[in-house]
Amino acid sequence: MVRNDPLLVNRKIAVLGFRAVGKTSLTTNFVSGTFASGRYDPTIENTYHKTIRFRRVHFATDIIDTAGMDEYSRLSRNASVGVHGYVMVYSINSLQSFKKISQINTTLLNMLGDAPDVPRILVGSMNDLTADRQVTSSQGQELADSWGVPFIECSSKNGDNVRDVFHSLLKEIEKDGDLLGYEGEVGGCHIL
Ligand SMILES: Nc1nc2c(ncn2[C@@H]2O[C@H](COP(=O)(O)OP(=O)(O)OP(=O)(O)O)[C@@H](O)[C@H]2O)c(=O)[nH]1
Repeated sequence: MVRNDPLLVNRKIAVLGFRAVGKTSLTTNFVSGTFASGRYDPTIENTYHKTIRFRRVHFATDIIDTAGMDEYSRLSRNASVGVHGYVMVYSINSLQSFKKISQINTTLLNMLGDAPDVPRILVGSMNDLTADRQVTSSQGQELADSWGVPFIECSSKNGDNVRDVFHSLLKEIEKDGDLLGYEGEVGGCHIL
């Protein structure tokens, strides 16, 4: 008999980056499709939930939206224990945030005991602000290549590539397993 029950898998993702790079906006746009224009409340830490379906596999995902970091910050226990993958965010209109994400990546890898294979994605946020751009796409791509991770530019304001950020990270998380191998490509995924 062929079973058609969905396979439920829990995954935990943390969103890291310097202050005000759009971590909360990216997370809430993905989870609820909203964008609070002009509002900026520094985050302490929040957890969001979203189920993402790749055919028969349902990923019940916890997304930890962390406080803005610099190279001296420590990750909270919740943002470091049991995390399957990290969204590493800078904003394309802030060279400072781009430099900080490199340092935050080093801090993260040191904290995890030099685990260069921890699943990550590098994200250049706010790509609707092209007139204020301070970091080129090539610079972002080069940094991601040096880490060996995917790179995406997105905008939480207009929704560009927001889903792709989380789908690509899930794909990274699963790339050495066989969950998605027989379930198909990221293109076949649905948000519940
Ligand atoms: N134009 C534009 N503005 C954005 C975008 N994403 C976020 N913002 C704005 O940038 C500011 C900071 O966004 P947040 O999402 O609060 O940034 P954060 O990284 O969570 O901030 P911290 O919690 O302090 O680290 C807010 O005023 C947002 O409205 C975007 O894609 N485009």
